[in-house]
Amino acid sequence: MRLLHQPADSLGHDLTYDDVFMVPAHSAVGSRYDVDLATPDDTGATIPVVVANMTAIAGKRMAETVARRGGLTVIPQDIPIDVVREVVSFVKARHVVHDTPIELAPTQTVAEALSLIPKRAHRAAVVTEGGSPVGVVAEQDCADVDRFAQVRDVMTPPLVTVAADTSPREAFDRLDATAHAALAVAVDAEGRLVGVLTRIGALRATLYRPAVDAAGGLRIAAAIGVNGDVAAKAAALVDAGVDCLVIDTAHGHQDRMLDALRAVRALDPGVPVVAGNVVSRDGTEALVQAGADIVKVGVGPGAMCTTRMMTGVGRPQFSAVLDCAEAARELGKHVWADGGVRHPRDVALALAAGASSVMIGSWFAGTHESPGDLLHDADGRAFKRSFGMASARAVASRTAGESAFDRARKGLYEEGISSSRMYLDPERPGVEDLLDQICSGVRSACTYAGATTLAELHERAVIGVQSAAGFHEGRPLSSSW
Ligand SMILES: NC(=O)C1=CN([C@@H]2O[C@H](COP(=O)(O)OP(=O)(O)OC[C@H]3O[C@@H](n4cnc5c(N)ncnc54)[C@H](OP(=O)(O)O)[C@@H]3O)[C@@H](O)[C@H]2O)C=CC1
Ligand SMILES: Nc1nc2c(ncn2[C@@H]2O[C@H](COP(=O)(O)O)[C@@H](O)[C@H]2O)c(=O)[nH]1
Ligand SMILES: [K+]
Repeated sequence: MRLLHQPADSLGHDLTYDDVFMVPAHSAVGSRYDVDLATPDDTGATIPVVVANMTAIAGKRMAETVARRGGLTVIPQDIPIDVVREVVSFVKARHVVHDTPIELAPTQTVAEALSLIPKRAHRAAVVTEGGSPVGVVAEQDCADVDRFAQVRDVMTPPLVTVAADTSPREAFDRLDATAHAALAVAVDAEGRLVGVLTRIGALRATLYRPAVDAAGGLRIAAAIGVNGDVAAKAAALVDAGVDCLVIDTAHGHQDRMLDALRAVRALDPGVPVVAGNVVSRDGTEALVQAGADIVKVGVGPGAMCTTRMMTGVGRPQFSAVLDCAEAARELGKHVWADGGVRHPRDVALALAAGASSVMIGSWFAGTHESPGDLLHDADGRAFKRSFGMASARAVASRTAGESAFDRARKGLYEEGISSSRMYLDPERPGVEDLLDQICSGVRSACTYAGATTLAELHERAVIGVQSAAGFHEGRPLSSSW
């Protein structure tokens, strides 16, 4: 990466995503589909997106959906190991093409259907009998119906049924040719339900490559903190089948982290080890020397994060990523840019700065796939509740097993928001809609830079510094001046 007018260290101040822009360069890349978005960091991800280890965001549904499109989800450190074990087996048992539907028995009620359907962006459930699909219930089928009616009375027969190995292109064409068919129901040779595919799901299956392990199961990561028996927790996670370990604490450049990292490295875990968070070259080098394959970069940019307001500590994220990525690269390692991402452009700029992947939390909270229940405000707008991992709410739950005195002591150090409303974008209510937007933006950014890979994007990117007016100029206008 090169700065347009000056060397990076002559700027005199640090920059964040809004401060910078990328200059288009001569390109020999004929199509945005010629760009390969696979990360170079050995995590097996085929798109540079990682879902942050936040309880309000990263659960099993998020993990399967994002891995099916090539990204990675990090299960938070606060989840008990037996639950993580279940989540990992669930995700690894998912179909890599077909989505996991809500399954209902014919005698379940409309009320149950309506409470479960919002868990799916495709807004429908499949009714099965003895494992075989007998109907589909969409939300509109439940309008003006008694809440205690049974779903067999409101369901419609599946309009498109396909064999599980039908090509996504064929499923797309069959859906396209069938009026009112919202989804194709996929069945195995015995006619049992395997999964569902919407029109857009079939299209996506042709564009993305799932992130899969050697056995063909979807990949998943999990986090641990720096307290307690870190090596034992890491060993238990590896034994549970996680594909990547994340050691995560607010201040990663501290002895407790370095000890934790050395202990995990000594296990020879056989999966990439990520550690953070830091924002300096020194911090990056220390973590790499202690055994990190990937360093997580970002202090204070997170949407739920109050660290900078509480402490004055942090660093504008673009400069933090640029500096740490360079330090990691010199040692043959990588960084993830963690936090502060609100637009596809931020992802493109983090990758241009040298990150191998970008970690996103709050932006994904407002989707059907985040674990929280779908709520509506007084105007009927759908939202989910989110909270930071250092918020009073998260600290109270993390320390539930400790003495009242210790809990009270820890409760004083609040560095995150306990309750925030994250609204669903009516145009893009599912995390896959956001992934489409991000991947389209990054593919396009690569062709503007003349790059076919993320490594080339970093090599070729020319970055300029802009004024607030420059950033403002780039925003679209939703109504007239
Ligand atoms: N990226 C970011 O900007 C930030 C992210 N977070 C996220 O919040 C979650 C919880 O992290 P964390 O608060 O580290 O909790 P942890 O449960 O990981 O504990 C952190 C440990 O480090 C010690 N410590 C020393 N200095 C600090 C410090 N300045 N801040 C925090 N702990 C410190 C704490 O001891 P003692 O309590 O006795 O001081 C504690 O033992 C993580 O997911 C983390 O990523 C939190 C803040 C910033
Ligand atoms: N200081 C705090 N940082 C937090 C907290 N919870 C999460 N985080 C960090 O934010 C990113 C995600 O950023 P986002 O802008 O995409 O939401 C996450 O990975 C953590 O590093 C918190 O309570 N305090
Ligand atoms: K912030």
